[in-house]
Amino acid sequence: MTLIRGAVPYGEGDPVDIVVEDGQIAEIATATGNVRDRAGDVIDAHGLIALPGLVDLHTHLREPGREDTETIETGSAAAALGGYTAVFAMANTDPVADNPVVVEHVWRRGREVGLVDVHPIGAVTVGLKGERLAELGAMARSAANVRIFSDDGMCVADPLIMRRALEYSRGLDVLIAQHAEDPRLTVGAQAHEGEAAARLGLAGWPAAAEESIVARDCLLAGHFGAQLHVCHVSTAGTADVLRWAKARGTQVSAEVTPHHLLLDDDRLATYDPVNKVNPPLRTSSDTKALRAALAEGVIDCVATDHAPHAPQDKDCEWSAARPGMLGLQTALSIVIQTMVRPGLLDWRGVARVMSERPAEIAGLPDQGRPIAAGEPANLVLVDPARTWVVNGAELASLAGNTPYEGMELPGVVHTTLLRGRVTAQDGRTRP
Ligand SMILES: NC(=O)N[C@@H](CC(=O)O)C(=O)O
Ligand SMILES: [Zn+2]
Ligand SMILES: [Zn+2]
Repeated sequence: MTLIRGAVPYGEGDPVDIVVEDGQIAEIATATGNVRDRAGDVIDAHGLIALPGLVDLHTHLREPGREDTETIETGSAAAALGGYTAVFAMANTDPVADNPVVVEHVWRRGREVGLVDVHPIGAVTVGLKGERLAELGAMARSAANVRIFSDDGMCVADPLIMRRALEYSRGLDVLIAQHAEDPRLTVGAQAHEGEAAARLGLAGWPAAAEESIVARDCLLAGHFGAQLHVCHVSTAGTADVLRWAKARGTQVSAEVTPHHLLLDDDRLATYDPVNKVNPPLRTSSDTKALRAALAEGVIDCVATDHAPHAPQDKDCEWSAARPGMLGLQTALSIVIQTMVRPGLLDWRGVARVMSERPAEIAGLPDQGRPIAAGEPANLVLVDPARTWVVNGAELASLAGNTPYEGMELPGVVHTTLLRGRVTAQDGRTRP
């Protein structure tokens, strides 16, 4: 048994005692102190907010193939320390997760590590090449029980392939997640096509390359009766397209990354490739529009797009650097900074966009559940009063490419529990 004493669920109302037994919430006692200490752990949670464990629909764990930058073990540690109890691992590994063997490896390794539920995402097309559909059914039926398919890193650009993928997904009851980037509009692109890139002489990645694919895919999903998920929405225009599509009943969901909520292309001036990411950092009016769209529900959730890279692939000249940023350990703090502090979301809203909606979108029955008796004890305890300073070298990831280096951020993850077991506490994992 574990007793969580004095936490405030969703930051609302009076502190409660949460009794955890056999992986579940056994009891919630409203008058704290009434539950007697029994055998087991007691977590002093006075001053802490309890939220359902966070769920990340978009993580790059780099195993197999780039275990020098992240492994399922180190990525799971970063996730648990960041308050996550489930993550979805993207398919752009080497070999690509486009078959049952690779997705089953990721699934099994995640279980062995045991810090967070690791759900592999399968590739939509063989080798992420965009030419032939991968064996979606075989991956869905494998032990890994793949629920989400994505060619992330690459766009499923061919409209006929995308149509077929959506049609199959409907039959298999799985979700296609699109990295929306028209490749013909982003040949050689290095940064958001706008004033900052023009001044610095960086080839532009226009907003239209994202928005045109999102509009197309919303139409395909609508016409063929399928469900679509849009990865890392980065522009105000994409939010407008989503608002329109949702208003006409399209089954579309969307995510925004913490970095697109906080950072903009003012950052390019240093030419520091830590700021290089795909889709690129946009303008400050985009970040404003994305925050509003997330608050409004037009964008459903926050996903990290945690993308570790080795120093030799990142600490080099801008054009040679790989795009991507770490995100798992900083996501909650960035959401507090960009959404909670300005009053755009309350803690209930944080639970919605970082846990409940992602769990619903992915169809996870045991994550993103209410904090109530009889529910699985997947929880995160957050200290809203404390701040911390980001130090890339101290993060659990093998890579250190955080764009938040040296920044003081609000909100500290105190404890993460996965099915009642403490996976992270006071900045350390508990395997
Ligand atoms: N986001 C990125 O900039 N990079 C991702 C790929 C992706 O999410 O498109 C990666 O795998 O490194
Ligand atoms: Zn992507
Ligand atoms: Zn990604």
